[in-house]
Amino acid sequence: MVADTLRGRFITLEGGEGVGKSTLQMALATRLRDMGIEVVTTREPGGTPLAERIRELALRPPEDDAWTPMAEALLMNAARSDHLDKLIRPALAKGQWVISDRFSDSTRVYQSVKGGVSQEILLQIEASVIAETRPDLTLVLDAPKAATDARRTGRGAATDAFESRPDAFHEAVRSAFQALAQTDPGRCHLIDAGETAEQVAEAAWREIEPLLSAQRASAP
Ligand SMILES: Nc1ncnc2c1ncn2[C@@H]1O[C@H](COP(=O)(O)OP(=O)(O)O)[C@@H](O)[C@H]1O
Ligand SMILES: Cc1cn([C@H]2C[C@H](O)[C@@H](COP(=O)(O)OP(=O)(O)O)O2)c(=O)[nH]c1=O
Repeated sequence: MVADTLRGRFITLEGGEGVGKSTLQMALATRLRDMGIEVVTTREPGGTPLAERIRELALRPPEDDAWTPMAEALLMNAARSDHLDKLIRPALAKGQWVISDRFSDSTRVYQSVKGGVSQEILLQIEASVIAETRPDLTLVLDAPKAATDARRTGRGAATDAFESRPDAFHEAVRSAFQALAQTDPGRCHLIDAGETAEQVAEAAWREIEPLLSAQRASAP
């Protein structure tokens, strides 16, 4: 295991579709880089060439077919295993900071909201795949669906099999993320994503600052 003094920090951004994760990721990476910190930005599912291929398979099944819930949970975790081994762990070991747009909490939330696989099984798979590589900090972006709807429309991105689901699904996802943040308050912090992008970035930065001082304090 890499000594903590040498290890970079691992931050994950979570929340529903269009809530502002990628926007926040860019803002945080810029601010950290301005301080001279090396930052790797990545996303899930994806982040490595093979995991990006799994992303395509998982998010865009043929219109007349769908993954079983278990197959979907395993696909997300197969992609994550590759991502951890080839990108996240090597970067952290080099002292780089990693900011990932989604990580294992998305599987806990989406694959359990969609049903078909118990939370217990999901947690067992998660433990095997991520092992000791748990995020130092998870920012859960939270906003009412009406706000993110307007953003999704504004973005004009192609919808995928997940985004085209009904409102009740998105509300269930939001509630599940809120519950998750409550159960792990040491790692997860809920951020009001209904504010302006600048305000969201400021609120996120306040959660990141303790990680900076921890790094300074542990530097030789
Ligand atoms: N705080 C914000 N206020 C208003 N619009 C935002 C905010 N954050 C992001 N956006 C816009 O909303 C859209 C979705 O944001 P994005 O960062 O891509 O979300 P996600 O990565 O969570 O899907 C983009 O058009 C982005 O410019
Ligand atoms: C990482 C991950 C994502 N997903 C889903 C959530 C999203 O609907 C979809 C694509 O993620 P993403 O492209 O990050 O969505 P957005 O940018 O619109 O927020 O993948 C899972 O179901 N399980 C997972 O483990």
